[in-house]
Amino acid sequence: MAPTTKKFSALDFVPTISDSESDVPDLDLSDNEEEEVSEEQAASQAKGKKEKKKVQEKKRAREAVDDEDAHEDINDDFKFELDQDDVSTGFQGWDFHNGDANGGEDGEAVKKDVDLDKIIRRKGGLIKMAHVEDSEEEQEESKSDDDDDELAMDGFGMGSAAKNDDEEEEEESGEENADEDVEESADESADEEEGADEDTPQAISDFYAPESESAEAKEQTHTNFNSLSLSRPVLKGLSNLGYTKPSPIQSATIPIALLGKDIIAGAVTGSGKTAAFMIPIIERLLFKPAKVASTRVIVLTPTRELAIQISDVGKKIAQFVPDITFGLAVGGLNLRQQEQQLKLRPDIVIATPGRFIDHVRNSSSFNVDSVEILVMDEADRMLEEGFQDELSEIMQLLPNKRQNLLFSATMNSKIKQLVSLSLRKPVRIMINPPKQAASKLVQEFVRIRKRDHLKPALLFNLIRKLDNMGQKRIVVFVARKELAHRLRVILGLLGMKATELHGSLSQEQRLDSVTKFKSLEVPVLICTDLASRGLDIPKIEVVINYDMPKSYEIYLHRVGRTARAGREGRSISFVGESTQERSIVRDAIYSVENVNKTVAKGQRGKALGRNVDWTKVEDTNAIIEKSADTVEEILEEEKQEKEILRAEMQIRKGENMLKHKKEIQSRPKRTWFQSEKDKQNVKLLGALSKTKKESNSKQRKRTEALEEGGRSYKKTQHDRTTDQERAYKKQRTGNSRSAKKGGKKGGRR
Ligand SMILES: Nc1ncnc2c1ncn2[C@@H]1O[C@H](COP(=O)(O)OP(=O)(O)OP(=O)(O)O)[C@@H](O)[C@H]1O
Repeated sequence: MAPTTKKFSALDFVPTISDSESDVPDLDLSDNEEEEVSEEQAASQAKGKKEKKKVQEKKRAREAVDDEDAHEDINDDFKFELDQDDVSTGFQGWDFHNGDANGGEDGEAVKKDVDLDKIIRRKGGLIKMAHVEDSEEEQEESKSDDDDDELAMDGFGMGSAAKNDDEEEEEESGEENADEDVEESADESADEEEGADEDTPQAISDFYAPESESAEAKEQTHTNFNSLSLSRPVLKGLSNLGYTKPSPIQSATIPIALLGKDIIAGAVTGSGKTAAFMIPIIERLLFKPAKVASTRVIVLTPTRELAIQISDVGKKIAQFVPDITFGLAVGGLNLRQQEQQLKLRPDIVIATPGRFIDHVRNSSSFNVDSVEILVMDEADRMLEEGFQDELSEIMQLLPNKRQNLLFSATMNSKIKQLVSLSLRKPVRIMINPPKQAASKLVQEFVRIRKRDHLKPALLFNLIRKLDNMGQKRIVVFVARKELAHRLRVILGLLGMKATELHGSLSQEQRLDSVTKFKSLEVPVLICTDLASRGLDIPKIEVVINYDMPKSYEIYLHRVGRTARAGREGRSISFVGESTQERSIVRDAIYSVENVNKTVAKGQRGKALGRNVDWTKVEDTNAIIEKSADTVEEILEEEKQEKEILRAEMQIRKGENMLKHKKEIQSRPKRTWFQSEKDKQNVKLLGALSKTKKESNSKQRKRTEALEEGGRSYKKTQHDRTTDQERAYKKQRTGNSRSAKKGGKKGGRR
């Protein structure tokens, strides 16, 4: 029987304090048991009372256990201060209510998180925008780029023509970005060793499908989706989304993917890669319906936000296809709810690697034996960013016979990295020169020179100038999460609303930031590179690189958040004097010049040097400097409030542990692939394997499993058979129950 198609939205998975009891997944007690209890109650009053008490105890224990699990989803290590205090800010509150939507055990409200804006307001911020000369701002809309100078090929006289003088310059300014504590720096060293590590022609021809297939794919031009021979419901879904014409990457990849071939595809950001894999997947599921509910497609993606986004796009394309189901397996969202959902074996599961492994290992009824297609979105990032261990584990868990689709904006992974994915002669489809920004992007650069201390003031003045009314979405990229937080406070004190997005926020906080930003409730989003890839927030007008990224590739990902899908957009980068930063400017200018040679006038991008009135920036800086103490006070108050919340949480946790100790301890321990212990084991074993030959991956995992307390690292054939039997029985019980209730659903598709 097909699982019920339930339309989940991203927020369905966010653990909220108002989750009603009935929403709490049944952990220890099956529905059957509860029914039996009430029958016995009718038969014997005395026994009934006892059972009722037992049920209540179990329920209470279950709530406590859920609270434990909810806590697993919370980032406890969120620190803005670089001191030793282990202050949690990811704390979302413990769900100890007894049916009361917002109350604690005694009905009092459980405070979820510290309200930073409230503290800022208490200190006089977020009320009135700090005064800066307004005359120019008013003209800004009409005069657009008048402030800027067209940049010559050598940037700010940075000498792009003489690329070789880099080394000399490096000696002069090499210290400048040496010690930046950059969070989530994407492919930092991707290009460092190019050349030395280049794939040979022989390796390429051995690994990939013949070049003729790639060329043929790229020649495909489709003026509408009809010529791709798609089914009616899919066409209807696409037209509902407003997609009339396939983008080049869609034209090139959809026909090949429909043939069942493996693909490695690359195309610039915002070019429609998500639909390029979602369309053929949905077509395939539609035309080869499964007889029993089973998960047939896994989409792996590096971040939770991307997973949610992909799921939303997929659901929209499939909205007229009967019975296609989607599931999410991502970190940070409620584990139990995901487990319940995965039990139904959704056709398409979109997952982040760590949580995916966790579910396969620990959710007895989630099974991946029927997976036919594996998609890796942002594949190069996953291959480079420490996901290797997870990926090789996943490759072992998935059936060998499957179609593999790898997509990325900058697909520069080397064959030796790809080999582990057991691809079958993939067709390589690279659309557009990989190193160029969207054509309608205006890229502006501000040379900072020795004015680093003025950057917060410059940021404020720029945003005011670009968007006095708070009607444009502006994304600001910074190097460190602490800085994102501090800037939010500084802008808040100047009266400007901003929000943050980075790895230290809990999933709920991240979603909250994105939602507020999308709705323009808060028009400024300050983030780290966590958000530089893939996030498709419609209508981001401006991207500001407050700190330059470490490479041109990351720069492209960041500025790719604007000027998406043929729209216009602007990026403004604060450029320091380091060789690295200057070379990014050069690459950008060079690319604009090259692209402009090939595109029509109206489509051309620009690279401009932005003129700044530094006197006004100095004025704003004077205001910021005056409020320096207030910034510290706000951060301190926030820290203290967090400590109080944390202490309250510990007390509640302790009370519950005491009350329900037995039940909690009797639960089997979950295994987590990404636990620190795991990572240490992997490292340790890696080191061992260098000296000893014995450590193949199976032995490693066995050792890992032993250290985890004897729990198996991977399901054995016996486990799988038992799981299948259990799921089958459960399904039958479900079938007969729903049939009894007259709710039986018809056959699949
Ligand atoms: N055929 C199409 N017609 C019109 N709009 C489209 C089409 N395909 C995709 N889009 C829109 O283009 C935008 C970018 O698509 P998408 O996010 O899939 O790009 P991407 O290539 O995956 O970008 P990134 O590399 O940043 O992840 C989305 O808003 C999407 O709705």
